[in-house]
Amino acid sequence: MIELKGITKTYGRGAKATTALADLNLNVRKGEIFGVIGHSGAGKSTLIRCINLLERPTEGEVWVNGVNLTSLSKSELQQQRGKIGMIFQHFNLLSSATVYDNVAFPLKLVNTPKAEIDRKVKEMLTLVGLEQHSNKYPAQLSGGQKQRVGIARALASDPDVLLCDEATSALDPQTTSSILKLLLDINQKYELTIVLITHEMHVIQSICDQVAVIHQGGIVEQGPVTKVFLKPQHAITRDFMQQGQATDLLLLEEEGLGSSENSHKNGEQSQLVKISFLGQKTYEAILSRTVRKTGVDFAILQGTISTIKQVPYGQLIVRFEGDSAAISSTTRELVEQGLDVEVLR
Ligand SMILES: Nc1ncnc2c1ncn2[C@@H]1O[C@H](COP(=O)(O)OP(=O)(O)OP(=O)(O)O)[C@@H](O)[C@H]1O
Repeated sequence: MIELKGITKTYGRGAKATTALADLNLNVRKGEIFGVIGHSGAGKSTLIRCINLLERPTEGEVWVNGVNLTSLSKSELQQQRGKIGMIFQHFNLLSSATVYDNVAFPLKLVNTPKAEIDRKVKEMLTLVGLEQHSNKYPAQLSGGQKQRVGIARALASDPDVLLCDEATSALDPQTTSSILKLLLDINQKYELTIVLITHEMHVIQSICDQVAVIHQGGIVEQGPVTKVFLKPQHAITRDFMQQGQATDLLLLEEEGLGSSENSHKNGEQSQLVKISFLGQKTYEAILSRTVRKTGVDFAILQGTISTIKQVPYGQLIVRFEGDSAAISSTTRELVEQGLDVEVLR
């Protein structure tokens, strides 16, 4: 659906040149919500703006829906851009136009008949829940309502792709959730492909199917959110995973809680493990059934139960204590029952 092939983007020339993206490749499939996460300056905005050629890559090709955008003439590109909607962190609404006229704007640009504009604008305003506000001006709306206008405007021309440039970064947590829910509903209702960029892991966790982690202009890790979330491989990804978590392993170590030293009584061993549960298994008594059988004790040092795009998951950091053979059979049994077990120490 969207393919970025060997994209490099360099701003400026000579000594002042900055390479924002370096030989970057990315594949987004039709109908998925694809999130790109990265710290400030990593290249996220440049990446998303390359998808509709608001930024033209210095090298490489951008393919959307089987069309090589980088090879098109200006007018051909204009036509293809009509199929790519975009929403922005600061909404980018026309302040002197009403909600109705903001949504009608892209349709007027391509000379859509008046009756068709009226039908479409009303449909879009109903979709985003703003049908009662069509005569208001942006200054009379809350941030969340402004973003809803942005979404209605972006969808008015029936795009195949919606690009979201930090679309919830200026919103409070409650409004963020309602906008994310709206994006998920739209994705499911219209099978719309969505690419979003963010620096917040919870945005990825709430609605994305796939995630790519960008760092210094390159993708350092990507895959299904469940996989990347539960088993992050790269240090930058792990950094993001710790956003919002009260305790991490380093803290546990500092407090001596993860240490095995204090539990070597009577020749017993201890082992620190991270256990991940996904889906229905999150709610099953697998851990307690297993340790009852193997006779191993455990202490929970850290735990999370949450959802990744409506799929439940759990992750525990646990210290097992007992006979070393019994500990080994505990971890083996947990893996056999479909849990992911990573031995930390
Ligand atoms: N128009 C520009 N001219 C020169 N350098 C630029 C320009 N736009 C971006 N850059 C540089 O390119 C790099 C990537 O910037 P980009 O805005 O894509 O990152 P980002 O991940 O979106 O950051 P942020 O989250 O802070 O917006 C940075 O080093 C930035 O300074």
